[in-house]
Amino acid sequence: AEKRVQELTALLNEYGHAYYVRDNPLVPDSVYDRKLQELLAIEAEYPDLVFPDSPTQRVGGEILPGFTKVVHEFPMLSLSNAFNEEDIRDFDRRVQAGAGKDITYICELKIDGLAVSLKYDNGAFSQGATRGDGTVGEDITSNLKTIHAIPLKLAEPVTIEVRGEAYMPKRSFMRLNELRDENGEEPFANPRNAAAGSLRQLDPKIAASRNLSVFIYGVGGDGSAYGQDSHSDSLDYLASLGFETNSSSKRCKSIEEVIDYIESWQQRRQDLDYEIDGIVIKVDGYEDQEQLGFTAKSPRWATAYKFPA
Ligand SMILES: COc1nc2nc(N)nc(N)c2nc1C
Repeated sequence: AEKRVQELTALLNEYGHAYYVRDNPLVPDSVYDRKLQELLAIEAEYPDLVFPDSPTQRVGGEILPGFTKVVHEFPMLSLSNAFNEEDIRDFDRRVQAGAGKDITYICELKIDGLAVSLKYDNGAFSQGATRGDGTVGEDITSNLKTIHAIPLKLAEPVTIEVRGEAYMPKRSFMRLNELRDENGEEPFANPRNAAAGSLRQLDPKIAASRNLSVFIYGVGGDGSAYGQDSHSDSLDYLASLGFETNSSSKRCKSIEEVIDYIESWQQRRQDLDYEIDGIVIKVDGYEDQEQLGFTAKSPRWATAYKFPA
């Protein structure tokens, strides 16, 4: 039975990733469902054959009585904002004053979703939480387990905490609101509210039905603790562990390049399958980040340019 469990787990994880994360099904739904039912039956008969990365966890477990609190070991900070080109140039001047002239920036799309923190112990997903007030969030592990873009087991058995943005793709948002309209329910105002509303449900089967996804954008705490010396290297490392990172992130050698990147995405963002509300600009090198440090609530080495509403 254990051999069959491992075969089914490998197959279903591969099918699930292709279908839910790459939007590129390898087999018809009926094949996926039949194999999932077979695995569920074996797990019901042999409970000690339920492993941390079993695809049956994507279905959603028991309804929770409430959410427990999680104190973030590394506070989930907020970003300072920039609203126009002058603000961006001011940011660049402050960065150069604090860390010198040869700075490399990295620009990332700012996903309009819900910030989450994910903990892994020896490679197994162990806890997921909302940002909350930055210090204390809510444990939404059972809801996050239903998100196929969140690996249940990493490619390496590392103990790590990562940060990212959970979101609802635009197509899923449209479909969900059509469904709610048919059922005479209030539509969600935007994908961000829909994602937040889905992850605040006590019944994980609801989150499982909402086709949520996630982009991971950093390591909690000291990013250099895993051997990288820049944020862009960390993103490559996180992708190698099995996390979904955003392919549009770009290193920029000057603030001019940053401004070009922002202008290009101002136009192109409606072509994306998810909503973004701005661009995050970060100093890439960890030594430069170290030199710049933090204010009480935000890194001095990052800022968020917000698109005009
Ligand atoms: C370094 O801190 C951060 N980095 C971020 N990066 C991206 N891409 N998106 C965010 N929302 C974000 N938020 C914070 C607090």
